[in-house]
Amino acid sequence: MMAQLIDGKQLSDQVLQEVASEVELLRAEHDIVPTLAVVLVGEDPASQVYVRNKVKRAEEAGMCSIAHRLDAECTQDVLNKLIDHLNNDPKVHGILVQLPLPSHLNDEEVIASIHPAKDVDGFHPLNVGALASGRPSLVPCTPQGCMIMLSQVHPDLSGKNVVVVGRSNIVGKPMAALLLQANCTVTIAHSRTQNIEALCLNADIVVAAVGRAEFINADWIKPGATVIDVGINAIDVDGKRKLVGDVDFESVARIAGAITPVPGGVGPMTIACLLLNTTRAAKHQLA
Ligand SMILES: Nc1nc(=O)c2c([nH]1)NC[C@@H]1CN(c3ccc(C(=O)N[C@@H](CCC(=O)O)C(=O)O)cc3)C=[N+]21
Ligand SMILES: [Mg+2]
Repeated sequence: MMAQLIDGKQLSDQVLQEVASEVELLRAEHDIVPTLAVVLVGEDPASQVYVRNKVKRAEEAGMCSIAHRLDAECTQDVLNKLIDHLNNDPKVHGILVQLPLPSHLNDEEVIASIHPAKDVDGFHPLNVGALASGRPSLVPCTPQGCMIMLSQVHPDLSGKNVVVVGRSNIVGKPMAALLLQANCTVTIAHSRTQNIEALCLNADIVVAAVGRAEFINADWIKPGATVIDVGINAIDVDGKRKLVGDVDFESVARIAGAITPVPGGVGPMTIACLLLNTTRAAKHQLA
């Protein structure tokens, strides 16, 4: 028996269709086009792919996406001025600063300088606090996409034992907050966790967000469990670049009840949720 595949490409198409009809409404009734500003500092090739995909999907949904490219050596002051300008531009509804920034720039300071109402990543302290205290507003895109994927398999998540592997601010922590909000029993596991394998083996759902290629294998997974793979790792196979997740798909798909693939899983859902957030932000900014 092979696990059910949770198809992120197909599901993201569905989400984007809903986004497209919201966009059409905003255009017809309010004469606005939801607009996302993406700020890219430097030339990271993985980021370029992400930016290209975002622009393409935004166009498909009838939205506007504008990339602002700064060179890798730009000063904090130059970046602050750009964000200031975007914060005050009424035509811009969402701002995303691609992370991580070059090491001489301060990620935290930059995130805090984005207007919370335009913070479509949901990383601003105000939006983080809102989620943590159970009043989610703009919610981080990757965890939001994971929740949509989970709802396909588990219409009711109440009481499920979930292990989130990874404690980053962009995935692990907000993921745990959303699962708690959905009445799951949540464990966050990380590099210092003891008996991590046994913990996962007890879980109805495992969310893998550690950034280590094929880290989680079939020995960690309870038969029939749902596995969400957030990892996108480029590895070298016979001299060719290949994308793999944090989960050893090959072995885990034989044990799990449902699993997300890489590529074509969480990645496309992240982009769909980014455009969903941008459209929501535009709606909230209506005068
Ligand atoms: N402020 C900020 N917000 C982010 O959300 C953010 C970021 N910075 N920095 C970089 C990471 C990475 N990330 C991806 C999202 C989708 C795919 C994606 O769609 N991947 C495709 C494959 C892409 C390929 O072929 O290389 C897939 O998984 O099927 C990848 C990577 C968002 N990030
Ligand atoms: Mg970690």
